Amino acid sequence: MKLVYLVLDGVADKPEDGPTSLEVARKPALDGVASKSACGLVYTVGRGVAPESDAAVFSILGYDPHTEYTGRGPIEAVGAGLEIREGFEVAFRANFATVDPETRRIIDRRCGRNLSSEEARELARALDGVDLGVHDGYARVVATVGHRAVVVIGSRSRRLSDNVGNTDPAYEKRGYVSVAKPSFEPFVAEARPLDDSEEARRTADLVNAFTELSIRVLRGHPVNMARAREGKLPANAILLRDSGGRLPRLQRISEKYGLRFGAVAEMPVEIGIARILGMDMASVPPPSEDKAKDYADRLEATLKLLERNDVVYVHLKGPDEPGHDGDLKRKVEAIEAIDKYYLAPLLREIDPATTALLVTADHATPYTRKSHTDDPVPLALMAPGVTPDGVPRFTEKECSRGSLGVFEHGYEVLPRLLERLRRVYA
Ligand SMILES: O=C(O)[C@H](O)COP(=O)(O)O
Repeated sequence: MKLVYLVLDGVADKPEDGPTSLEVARKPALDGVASKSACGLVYTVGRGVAPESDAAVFSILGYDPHTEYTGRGPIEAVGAGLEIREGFEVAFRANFATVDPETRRIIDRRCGRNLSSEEARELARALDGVDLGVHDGYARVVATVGHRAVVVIGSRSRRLSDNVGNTDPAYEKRGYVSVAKPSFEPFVAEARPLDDSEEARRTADLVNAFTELSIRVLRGHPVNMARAREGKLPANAILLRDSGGRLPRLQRISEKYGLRFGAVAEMPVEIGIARILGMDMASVPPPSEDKAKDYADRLEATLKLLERNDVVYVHLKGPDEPGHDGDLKRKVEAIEAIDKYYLAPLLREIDPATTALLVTADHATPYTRKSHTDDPVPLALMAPGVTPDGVPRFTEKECSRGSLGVFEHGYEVLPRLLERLRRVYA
């Protein structure tokens, strides 16, 4: 048996808000798959949780993030090739952002979404290795894709704790599974210790020292001077979220299912997940403006991985960003590009008699809400021996009528469907 597990990042919307991107998009390949599939809906982490991609992806791969998880920070760190010194370092997911340096009001959490990875790398260099002036502390700063970065807060001699709150007000740290807030006060938050320990207090001090220092250093940086001349927002602050002090100790995915797993990963968080789960990973360059080339690369990587693996997990970032930006037109275009340049050619290449296809999302990013929500996402399984439900289109509403019903948790999906496929292929 072979399976391509295609995940469209944030593709789902909120049907009660009006037409969804999946309803508006012209996507013959995706709709064709739905019409030949058993369909359903999934709450990827659970009802009431508007998850970030990290916890959601672990969940839809079969790992309950509420049982063994250590937060997004360490995942992003491993995705960026960083190791954490357990007990003395805490990793965070970071955003270069635009703030008013006096009031700390956040003008844009992603500095206009036009910070290039090269610009971000230069800015990160100005802060990487910086001494924080208290608790023998320092920061390591590594830029990843666009405005995204990893910050590791460390102390040379004192123990730290990852039980500290975010400085990014858009997300709330709830244990290690962070949730997107539906609305928030747009000010850089002060990091707070989340327990009474000396370690947590010390770590919060270091995080707050880093916030101060980064605003001071980035303010007059030549990259920001050049951006100002081009009429762009400065990247003059770094927002931190999702602290974690070690990697989660998880069973490798091949052992969990007795199958070989490959992954096509574009972004550091998915690269990190693929590494932690021991997947055979093809890391492709981050998304660019050239969708035809991007998806041809991803297709080639998928087909190569399929030759030597049983399951290939393919995570495509496309629809998520326009969802965050509240841009229906671009979200629709992102779906249409995946349909045309990735899915249609994939369907021409794979043999439906031997290769199944499972399509879903890691979470909803409704363009009407500009953030992740807890809405369930559609799911379609096309495989020999699986009777199609006759669902005409891959949309939230149509898939809700499917025979797979509603999965209350993403981590139920793979065990159940792989078992079903095993019976078919036995
Ligand atoms: O694009 C990303 O990295 C995340 O999915 C969303 O994070 P953001 O809210 O910081 O953009």
